[in-house]
Amino acid sequence: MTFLLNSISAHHSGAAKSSFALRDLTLSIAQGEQIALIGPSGAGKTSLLHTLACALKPVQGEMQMFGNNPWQLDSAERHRMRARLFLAPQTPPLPPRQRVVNAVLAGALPQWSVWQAIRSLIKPVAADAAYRALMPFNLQDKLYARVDRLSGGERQRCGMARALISSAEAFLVDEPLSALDPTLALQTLKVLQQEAQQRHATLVCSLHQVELARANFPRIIGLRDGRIVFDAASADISDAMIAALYQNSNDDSAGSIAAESAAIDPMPRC
Ligand SMILES: Nc1ncnc2c1ncn2[C@@H]1O[C@H](COP(=O)(O)OP(=O)(O)OP(=O)(O)O)[C@@H](O)[C@H]1O
Repeated sequence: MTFLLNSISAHHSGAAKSSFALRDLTLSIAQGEQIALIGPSGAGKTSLLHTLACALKPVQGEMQMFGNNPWQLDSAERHRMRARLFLAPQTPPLPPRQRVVNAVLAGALPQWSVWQAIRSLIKPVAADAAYRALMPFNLQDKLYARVDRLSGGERQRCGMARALISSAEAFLVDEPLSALDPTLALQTLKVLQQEAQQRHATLVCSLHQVELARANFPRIIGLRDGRIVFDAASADISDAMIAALYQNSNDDSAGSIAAESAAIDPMPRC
């Protein structure tokens, strides 16, 4: 089992104590599972990914990751646990003047000694590995390009190449396809999914492309207002469930708009 959450509630440090980003959330995720998180903006998808990445500490509930409660470990042990996880934030934290090669190699930092990391900044120690990680995303020609010369979509795929170079046992990926066209989005998702499958890593991925999630993930968790609305096999999720998930309480038509836009989603089902 990768993750076990039991009645977890969490709020962000800047938020009011009564304003929970996650409320009473219970779920278990087996090693190697591939799960899509969907739900409207502000539903708590990022907060859940950050909780799983030990970046957001729950204020209530129990959690176990790889058999341990990360918040009962000392900070060195928790650091080692974090090295088993790869969190890809919505906007990849790529320093603008950095070369792509160094940005990608940063994915391997948790495995490296401090000396190796410093040496790599002067002359990349594993440029060939960075090249190989960029290849599935067709970005190998950008190996020595500066990050701020990449397009938004290229930057996003460069962030995904980091995942490939890491030795993570779980990929926690926040809207990795938001800057990609439909064809590239599907290709990028496939690369991530194949990599996760090959190394039997867990993949939890938040997505706004609902039809892409339904077509490509065996299990979907629908979040809204910090709660799980459904957690089901994608085959068991109906259009009505999707419409209800995205229903805007200020506008009764919003649910049908969500259902209609799902129906005309140009993304091909696999
Ligand atoms: N750093 C923060 N400080 C305070 N509140 C926050 C912070 N980050 C998120 N929140 C709040 O937590 C709730 C959940 O936000 P979260 O980012 O997890 O949602 P999301 O489903 O990922 O949204 P989106 O699809 O728009 O990215 C929201 O009400 C949001 O305003």
